[in-house]
Parts: sequence; C-alpha cells; structure tokens
Amino acid sequence: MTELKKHIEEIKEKLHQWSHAYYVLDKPMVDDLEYDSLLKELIKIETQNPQLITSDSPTQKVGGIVLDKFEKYQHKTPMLSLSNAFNDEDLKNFNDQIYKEMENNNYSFFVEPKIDGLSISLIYSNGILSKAVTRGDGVFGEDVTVNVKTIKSIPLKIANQLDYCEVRGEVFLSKKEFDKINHQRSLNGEELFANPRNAAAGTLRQLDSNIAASRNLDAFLYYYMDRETIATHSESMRYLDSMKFKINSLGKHCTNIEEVIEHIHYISEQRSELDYEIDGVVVKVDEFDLYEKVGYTSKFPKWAIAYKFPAEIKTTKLLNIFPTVGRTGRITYNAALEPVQLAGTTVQAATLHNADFIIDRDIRVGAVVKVKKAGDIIPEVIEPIIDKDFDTLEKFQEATHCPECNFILERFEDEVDQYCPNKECPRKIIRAIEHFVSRDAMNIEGLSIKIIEKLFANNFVKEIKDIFNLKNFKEQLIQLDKMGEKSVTNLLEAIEKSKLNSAEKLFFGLGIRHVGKKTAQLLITKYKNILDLKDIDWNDLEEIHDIGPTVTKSITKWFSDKTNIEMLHTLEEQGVNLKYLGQIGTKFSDSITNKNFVITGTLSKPRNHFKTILEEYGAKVIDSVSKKTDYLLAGSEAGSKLEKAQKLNVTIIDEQEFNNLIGGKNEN
Ligand SMILES: NC(=O)c1ccc[n+]([C@@H]2O[C@H](COP(=O)([O-])OP(=O)(O)OC[C@H]3O[C@@H](n4cnc5c(N)ncnc54)[C@H](O)[C@@H]3O)[C@@H](O)[C@H]2O)c1
Ligand SMILES: [Zn+2]
Repeated sequence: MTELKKHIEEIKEKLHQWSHAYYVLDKPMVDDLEYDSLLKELIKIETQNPQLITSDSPTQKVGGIVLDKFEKYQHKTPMLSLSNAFNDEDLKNFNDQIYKEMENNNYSFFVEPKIDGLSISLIYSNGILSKAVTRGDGVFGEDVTVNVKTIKSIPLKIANQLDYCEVRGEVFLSKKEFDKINHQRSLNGEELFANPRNAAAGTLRQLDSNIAASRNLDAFLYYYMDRETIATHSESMRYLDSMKFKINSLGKHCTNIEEVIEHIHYISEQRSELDYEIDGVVVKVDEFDLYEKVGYTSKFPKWAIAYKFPAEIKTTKLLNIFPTVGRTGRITYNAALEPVQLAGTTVQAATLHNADFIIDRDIRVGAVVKVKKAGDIIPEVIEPIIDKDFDTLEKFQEATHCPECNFILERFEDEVDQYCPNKECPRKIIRAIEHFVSRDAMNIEGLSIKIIEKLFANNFVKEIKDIFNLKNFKEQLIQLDKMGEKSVTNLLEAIEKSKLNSAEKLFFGLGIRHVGKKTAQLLITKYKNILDLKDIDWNDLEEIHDIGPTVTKSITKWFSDKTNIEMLHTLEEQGVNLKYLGQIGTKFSDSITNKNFVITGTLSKPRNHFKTILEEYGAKVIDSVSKKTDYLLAGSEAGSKLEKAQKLNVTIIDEQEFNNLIGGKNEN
C-alpha cells in the first residue's frame, strides 16, 4: 500500500469509528468540528486523487446505520444528507454552481433554520399516518412508527387523501426537555447525552414507546415529497401548514444570495432566544422543477446546502478547579463555572484536561475565562481574560495527591497526565467496574454507576470477582435503598448471562491499558483463551497489524502481576467463560464484523471464496435468509433467496458492492 493510501485508510477508519459512536450509539467520541475537519481533509485528498475513492468512503454515503432492533424500510426516494458551508464564500460558490447549471432559468431560494434533531419520513395513506421511518443509511431506514405516534405535534390524520403522501422533517427535543432529560440522567448516574440531536435519536430508537412518550419529542416538517402538484418549496410549506403540520416560522423566501446571507445573519441572531437548538441554516432552491436539472450526488442534493454556525464562545467566571480520577487512575482537571448559556444549554462545568493545559494557558481560579462548545460533548475552557484583577489571583498549582485516596500522584514517562498509583483507590475501582460491565465489555445491564457506588459503599462489591457472588446476597440486596425485588432479579440474571460471553468481551472489560475493543477481538480470536495470552511470544504478533510494542508491553505487565492471574482463575471457578466462542475473525470492519450474510446465485468465484473472506472479518455466513440477515450477496440467476430478501428488506449487494464493502481488498 502506498503511503497516501495508508493515510486515507487511517482517516476512513477514524471517521467510521466516530460515525458509529455518533449514529449508532448516539454517543459521539469527538465534537462535530473535529469530525467535520477530518472529513474535509479526506474530501480534499480524494478530490486530488479520485482514483482512490472507494464506495465505502464516508464522503460517498449518508452517515447513518440501520439497527437490527427495528424493521428495515426502504425509502421510496433516498433520504440524503446536506453538503456544508462554513462561511459566505462557500455560500457564494454554491450559488455560482447553480447559476452555471441554470442557463436562462430564473431561480430563488428558501432559507430556514437547520434543526438539531434527526430526520424522519412520514407516510400517510388515505389521510392516515401509516409509517414513520428514520433516515438510516439513506436507502434503508428504521420503522419507528410506534414512537413517532407519541409525538403530539405530528397529526395522525390529515386532509390529504392520496393513497401515498410523504412528508419529511426533523424530530427534535426542546432545550428545556433536553436539560430535563440530562438532569434526570445525571441523578440516575447515567451518561449524559452530548446534544439534543443525540438525545432525540436515542429516544426515537427506544424499543419501549413509553419512554418516547414520556420525553415530549417534537417535530418540524420541511419537505413535501409530491412535487407534481406544487411548484415551489415556499408553496409546499404553506400547504403543509394548512395540513396542520408544524412549520418553522423563521423560513423565508429570498430572491438572491445576498438576501440569503442577510437572512442567515438574522436567524443566527435569533438562535439563543429559540426554545429549540439549531446548528445552522439550510438554503434550498425554491423552484421544484429545477431540482432534477441541478441534480444530486450519492450523498446530497446539489440544490441545497447547510450553513453551519461556528463554535459558540462565551465568557464566564471560573469558580473552582478540581481534579477527578478515572478508571486507569488518570487525573482529569475540571472547571466549575458560573452558569452560562452556551450552544443552547446551561453550562456550569467544563474540562481543563490536565495540569499542563492549565499551566500553559495560565488559567486561574476566580478569573473570567472563555468557554467553547461546538454543538459538542463537554465544553472546554479556552483561556483566561487578562483583566485588571487577573494579577491578584493565585497561580494554579497542580495536585500532588489523589483527590479520592490521598496517594501521591505519579507521571508516566513521556505522558502529560498524572496518575493515582493506588490499586485500592475506591474511585478507580468503581470506574473499573463500570467499564467491566459496560456494553462492549461484559454487557451487564442494571449496574449503573450509582448502583455500583451503592454496592461498593455497602461492601457487596469491592472488586470484579465480587459481582459474581452477588447471587448469594439476594435478600440483602433487595433491602438496599431503592433496589427492589424486580431489579435485583433482573440484575442477577444479567450477571449469570454475562458469564457465557465469548472471551473477547471479558478481555476488553479487564481494562488493561491500551487494550481497546478491537485489540481484544484480534487477540482472543487468535489465541482462543485469555489465560494463553500469559505465555505467548509477542514477537509472533507482527502479523496482526495494529498491535505494537506499547500494547504488548502493557499486556505483559498486566499478566506479570500474580493477583491478576489469580483473579482470572477465580472468575473461571465462578463459571465465567475465558474462551473464544467463535465468529470473530482476524480483521475488523464496522460494516462486516458480526454481521450475518447469505450468499446466493452464480458469482465469479466459488461461494467458499467469499465465505472465507467474510469469516476473516468475523461475519457469519448462513444458509437461509431471515429478518436477522444483514446482507444478501447475490450473483446472477439468484432465485428464492433473493425474493425473500427483497420481501424482508434485507440489503442486497452484488459482487462489485461486496468488493467495495471490503474496501477493494478482493481485487486479486
Ligand atoms: N461528532 C461526531 O463524531 C460526528 C460523527 C458523524 C457525524 N457528525 C456530524 O453530523 C453531521 C453530519 O450529519 P448528517 O449527514 O445528518 O448531515 P447534517 O446534519 O449536516 O445535515 C443534514 C440533515 O440536516 C437535517 N435538517 C435539519 N433541518 C433541516 C431543514 N430545515 N431542511 C433540511 N434538512 C434539515 C436533516 O435531518 C438532514 O438529514 C455533521 O455535522 C457532523 O459533524 C458528527
Ligand atoms: Zn486514588
């Protein structure tokens, strides 16, 4: 592989991982700006090297994914994303492009807020709401009708009596609802939603529609898909309004790009006053008959663009700086702030990362500081304002002792972070257990951080192995404040079930430094038993790429600690499985690993060839098509399996698409 190709692969891998966290887990790993700028870099490289574009590139397809939890539904017209503009120049370029396509046609624009929610397609048959579907990957969406029916502002019946009437828009949560949900989640010790969009997505994709109903989702509609009977977007908005759909009142028809820019300024001035979050402004060509002329890419229409607001920055007073300790013992410094309205929510805490970050910027308690939030995860303190009082404030001193156990903090060579080295540090143990039971690790439902703290404080769980002894204390647990019989029974069942996990989940859950989910999968597939990793010759490992000396050193160190080996033996005695149970291959891809494939029809090579490749990626190849099938790889003369897959809305791919899916790695 050439250097450039490798670089592209690395970028794609990162973007795939971030998209997965964002769209599937509703839990972004980085803020939107970071995602967007890496995507921009990829676009730039691909534009200069079009021969390196693969169809699995994040530049080529709409970002979402379809979860198995819901019925798949194929959109009649794909639901696309929007290309982005970040400044006036981008908007003018957008206009120039359209102007070129238009020849002598007159055109105008419609400008409306970009609602920070997730798109929804509503299908009415003879006036009755019959289906509500998420965007998904743009081609297939998830049928979330039951949840959408709980949204009060979406009419279940409309006056339009067509047998097929499709309306699209955005499901969102008001700022107030969003704050309320996060407040409740923080009380429950659950992780907070990063922004209203993730919260809305997480709510709409709940299997329990009572949860959706309790959360007061709302919806603005902004596309009427029947473009035969109505001529312009502005007219369609009036029509939707007359059908009693909720239409955004800031939408405006603009005759030229200057007017567009002016209205964007107006909307951005209104932003903080709105009771819902917007992350930009959408500009659409108003005349429907020009849409086909201007055209589409596979990812977005060329007749519309999303102008994204820059990150919002505010100033507020820094009330306090306090360190906290995480699962690995790493110390993070946090800021307590005077509450300030920022990007739609009230912010009173922000991250300061590590001591060096604070010292480099000379951030001091009592100072007025700039705070940034880019529609993103945790707000960040940027720098202090040097005003007349600044000099009177005390300089920051880094912590010398762990805030939880008072041990003297340490630093690893070449690392900026400080660590608490105490193996018995209570906060480290609690966080380690939180990681151990998390979804990608042992996946034990019912052990929220609040419950773990409670079990820890009452001496039920002092280390990992204690989790598997909880069944001996059922009565005592039921008596514990607020636990109750049902939740204890469920918890104990979840614990028993987790013992049967394939070992890569346990291995990841152990929280060994530098051992992520992917590394855990690769190693366990190869070595089959966690205990065998103790004696391997790491020089053998070169063939598994991505596992370098840092990782192997860290694993060796972990196994050299006798107490860790003893713990593994105890877990085994308790019935926890330490072995690989199959399915995960030596390669990893978000779109293939753990997916179910069926192969049918005549292909250019025997079926086994494709099967072997898929199994290397840890996909399962099965014989018959069912609802659980993720992909049907269909060659020519495919018969009943193809029909069944079509009926069940299974994604059907041909050999070309298969090659794209594995990133062109099958070219030989
Ligand atoms: N932080 C991360 O890790 C991460 C990962 C992936 C994507 N993202 C973010 O997600 C965004 C990309 O997501 P996307 O593909 O959904 O595109 P997008 O959000 O940039 O724009 C398209 C969407 O805008 C919505 N929309 C809101 N108001 C609208 C209106 N009035 N008219 C038309 N559409 C309207 C629609 O749902 C549409 O699908 C980027 O901003 C990116 O930063 C972030
Ligand atoms: Zn400590």
